[in-house]
Amino acid sequence: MRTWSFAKGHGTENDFVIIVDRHDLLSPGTDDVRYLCDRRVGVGGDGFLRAVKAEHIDGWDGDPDLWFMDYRNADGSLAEMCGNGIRVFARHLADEGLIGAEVSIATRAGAKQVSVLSDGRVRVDMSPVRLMAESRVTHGGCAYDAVGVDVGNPHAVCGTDDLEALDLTIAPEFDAEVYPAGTNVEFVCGLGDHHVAMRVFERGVGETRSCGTGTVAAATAARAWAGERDDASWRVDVPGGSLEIAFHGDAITMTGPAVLVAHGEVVLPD
Ligand SMILES: N[C@H](CCC[C@H](N)C(=O)O)C(=O)O
Repeated sequence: MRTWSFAKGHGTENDFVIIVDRHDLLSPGTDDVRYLCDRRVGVGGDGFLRAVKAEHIDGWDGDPDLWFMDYRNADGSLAEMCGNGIRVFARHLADEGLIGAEVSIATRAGAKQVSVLSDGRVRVDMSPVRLMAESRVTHGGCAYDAVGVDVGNPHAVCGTDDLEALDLTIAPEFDAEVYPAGTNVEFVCGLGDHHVAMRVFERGVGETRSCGTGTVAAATAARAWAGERDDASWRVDVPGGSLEIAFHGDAITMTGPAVLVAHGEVVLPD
């Protein structure tokens, strides 16, 4: 058996198991991640965040002394970036005295500038974000025109006027030619001036209460649908809360809560 120290946290109720593995000694496998994220036999979470020094990450060619966010979905699959996760990741490292309030965090989508704010929120520069090909998504007998948004990880954003009617226990179907590695699918409806609501079916997880990269994708799509290019701040409501997405020139920041709820020891089967 192996015993690992962990923390548990969430950002707008998108929750994570966090392990600090500074010297890359733990080597969690897919089965380990699935076990840790299992809400009955393990700790429980939508995803797994491992903090390891970037020098240990093959292919990282940036500053080797940065903390690297090794993110895995609950099914054990890798993802390039996690918006709610990086806020919780930074909050935990700051609480542990391992980083300061302004820090660059390495991810599979590059280094991200993160500010741990004194009011408990965390701000992340999520750039670069780019529009991808449009495609069709089908779900519940309906077909949607989806805007593709690359936030480091892929998103297909669909417009709808009835979020509550969606049964997201059923996976939406997307165009595998546009998304050969799968995609997160967001359903977005307008609520007012620079204000949208969103539900999401996440790649590697299923429906979650929130998706940080998804809120960036949703605001980016809503801005494109509105034909806007000016700087502006958008509010994106998700079932687990709200996030602020601000467009300022080429920079796109996401600001929102990061809550640590538990620390402990977890025993993993061999
Ligand atoms: N499921 C996503 C990764 C987690 C994204 C989400 N939890 C976030 O906060 O951005 C993917 O496979 O691309």
